[in-house]
Amino acid sequence: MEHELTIKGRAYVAGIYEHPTRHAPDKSIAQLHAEVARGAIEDAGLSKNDVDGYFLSGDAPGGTWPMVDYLGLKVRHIDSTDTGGSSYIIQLGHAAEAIAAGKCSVALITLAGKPRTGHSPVRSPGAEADFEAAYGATTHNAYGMCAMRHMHDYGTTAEQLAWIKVAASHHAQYNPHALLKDVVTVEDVVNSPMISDPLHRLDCCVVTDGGGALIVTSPEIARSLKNPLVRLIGHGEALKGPNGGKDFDLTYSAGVWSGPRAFEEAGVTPKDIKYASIYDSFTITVLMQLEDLGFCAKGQGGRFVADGNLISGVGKLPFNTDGGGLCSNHPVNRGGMTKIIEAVRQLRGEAHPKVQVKNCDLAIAHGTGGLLGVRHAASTAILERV
Ligand SMILES: CC(=O)CC(=O)SCCNC(=O)CCNC(=O)[C@H](O)C(C)(C)COP(=O)(O)OP(=O)(O)OC[C@H]1O[C@@H](n2cnc3c(N)ncnc32)[C@H](O)[C@@H]1OP(=O)(O)O
Repeated sequence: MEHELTIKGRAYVAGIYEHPTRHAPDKSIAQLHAEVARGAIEDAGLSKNDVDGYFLSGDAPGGTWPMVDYLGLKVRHIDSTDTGGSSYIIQLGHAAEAIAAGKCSVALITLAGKPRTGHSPVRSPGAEADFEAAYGATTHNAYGMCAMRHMHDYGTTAEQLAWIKVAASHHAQYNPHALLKDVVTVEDVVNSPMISDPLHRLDCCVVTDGGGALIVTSPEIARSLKNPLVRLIGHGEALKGPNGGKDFDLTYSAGVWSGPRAFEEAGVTPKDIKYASIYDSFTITVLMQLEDLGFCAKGQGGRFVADGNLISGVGKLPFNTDGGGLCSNHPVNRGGMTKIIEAVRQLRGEAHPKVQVKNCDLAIAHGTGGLLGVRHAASTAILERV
């Protein structure tokens, strides 16, 4: 595929910041946005006045313009794309495109939410939301259906899914900010209360307050700053819908399209990837996306994730070394932000020493938003240490 307007190497992630809080009853969502913005700008070694592009998903009071005012930014480009869990991986690509097209040169991207102590519903946005609200969170049910179908079609087991939480918990024990720090076993997962058959409580992500932010900038500006150089070399986004009722195959996600596009643009394959940040709203989310991205064949995800294959230093594909959404942090249903942050930490060599991948020069950050298998958007980013 020819990419006339490639973003390959045209944007660098120069600043990252993850809010340490998981419980912020006394802060507003706007305040959390401001705190993570300050953190990422400082990490980059820039000042607020350098920011000329602002990217935000649907998680701020009043939307993007009021946040521009609240943060005191003077920007010439904004983007408010909201696709749930994949929003911030899509935003990373959009920031790179805007920088490549000269629409801005220093993009600030912020995420903040308070689903734990405030009002940020844990369910997908969409036309059905008002009808579902009366029953509480229904997101779990859609993911449960995907897991059930995967088990039916491919023989995937609850124990195999559990290995994904086990791996995340191994990593979370080293993260001082993780909500859950206890290492769990396969038995712990499969014996935890059933939430949406076949998903147990421990197959689910945590509910936390918090946020994160990125500074994305041009190669020239990134090279003038102090941080190790990390650049975006491939990006893909794709949508999957029920297609007028004709496509209800729940066993694959739009990652089957976003992944190959990103790999092709980057000129690398799944075998080259040293570290993977994979969106982990539920264990089944990880398993299906690993298949869709080509880390293993469709239907083989259960075997691939078993026996610690996702644990750093143990298996072949270290994933979510911060503990991910399954154990550490899942502020609002837009966890793609923390996926990018941990991938950049790995590429900079700044992950916790117990989970840092040796010679980590190529990483993937991938997410889906909406209802996995049903109606959702996927996005894939391939990042490289220069
Ligand atoms: C929509 C998109 O675009 C994509 C998405 O992001 S979809 C994902 C959106 N997010 C979610 O759906 C959130 C999923 N998680 C949950 O809803 C809840 O955590 C849950 C239903 C799994 C558990 O809630 P609960 O049963 O009310 O548990 P709660 O009363 O809070 O805690 C009870 C115990 O379980 C533990 N616990 C809670 N959630 C846990 C989890 N996810 N994993 C492990 N342990 C958990 C608590 O620490 C607590 O332990 P102790 O008794 O030792 O203190």
